[in-house]
Amino acid sequence: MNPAASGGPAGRRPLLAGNWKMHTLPGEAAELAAAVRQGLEGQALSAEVVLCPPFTSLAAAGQALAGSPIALGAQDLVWGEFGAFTGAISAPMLRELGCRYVIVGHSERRQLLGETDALIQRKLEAALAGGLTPILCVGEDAAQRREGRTAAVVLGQVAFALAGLEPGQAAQVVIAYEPVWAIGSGTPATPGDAQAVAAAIRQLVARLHGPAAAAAVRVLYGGSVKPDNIAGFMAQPDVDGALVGGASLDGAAFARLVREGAAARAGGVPEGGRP
Ligand SMILES: O=C[C@H](O)COP(=O)(O)O
Repeated sequence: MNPAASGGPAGRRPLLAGNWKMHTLPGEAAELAAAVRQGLEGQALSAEVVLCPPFTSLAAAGQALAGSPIALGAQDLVWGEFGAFTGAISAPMLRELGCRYVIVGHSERRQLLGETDALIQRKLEAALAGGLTPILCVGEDAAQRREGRTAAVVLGQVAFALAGLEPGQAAQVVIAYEPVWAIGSGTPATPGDAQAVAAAIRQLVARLHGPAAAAAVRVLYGGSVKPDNIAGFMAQPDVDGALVGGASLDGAAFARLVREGAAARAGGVPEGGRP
């Protein structure tokens, strides 16, 4: 890949993350991680690549990624370190397994498990305090979109989560705009719509935490991203990457998505040509 691609707009490094959701047993996770690794072997990765297996597969995936530039992320955490908190997993536990990232506030947890903005704010702050980079998920559902409330919903979620942070902390947060209606539906947002929301998020970060934080914060798009459509999103100036669900469960396809995405960001074709 073109080393010139290592910095996106304003020097932001693109980020392509795979959210495996509730998929893979440890053996399958090791195979999938190894397949992604193999698909990116020999490439100078201009984009940061993160794989987020379920908790029970983190160790196996981490072993398969050892020594590679591909990072490990978790799908959730709670605040605190150790203590009486049945079923919970904390930042130190994740760091010990090699995690550098953690997803916070995914819409499936908001909708299926009733996670609130207040809960998500606590998790976000716990991730930062615990040395993990949070990937904060926000997005409107189909009804909210129909009612013309996309900006209000998304910006409200971002504002709630970031309000209490210092500017330096806000700059570290990765924000994934994931319209709920686009997740797993095969119908992504258009790159233009993703850009409009990403730009509005960046403007909000500027209002809340100043221009330096806004220039640094990475905004991803998520929702039915595939190898064949990633380029359109990565070509948008305020979209710094993608959070990928279904297409991250095929190692070769996800590696191709990473190559296509990074190349689109750099304005060229993937190193090694198109498959
Ligand atoms: O976290 C990932 C998103 O929920 C997107 O999932 P998807 O790529 O299967 O639509």
